[in-house]
Amino acid sequence: MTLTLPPHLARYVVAQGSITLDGVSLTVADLADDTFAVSLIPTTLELTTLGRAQVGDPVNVEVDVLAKYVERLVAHPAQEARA
Ligand SMILES: Cc1nc2c(=O)[nH]c(=O)nc-2n(C[C@H](O)[C@H](O)[C@H](O)CO)c1C
Repeated sequence: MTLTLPPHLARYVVAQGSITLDGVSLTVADLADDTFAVSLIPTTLELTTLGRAQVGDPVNVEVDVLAKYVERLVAHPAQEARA
């Protein structure tokens, strides 16, 4: 399944990283400039709404929280703890 990658989320998505679509935890199988792909196994197709998704349907995308932790750590390097 190939989806459009929202530009504001692009920096959080990496090949073989984690992504959640409509609440389903998945692995990014392929990544291009403005698209990404996931491979859906039969169990996922059977047990989740992704098995009934049609071309053009909107999908809720949640990026890996680890990517956001890294972004925050880089933006705010170690500081002394304040009481
Ligand atoms: C990490 C992960 N990656 C994938 C994937 O890339 N493709 C896929 O079809 N299923 C994956 N799964 C398992 C799904 O999260 C799981 O099948 C559904 O949540 C249903 O339980 C998981 C857990």
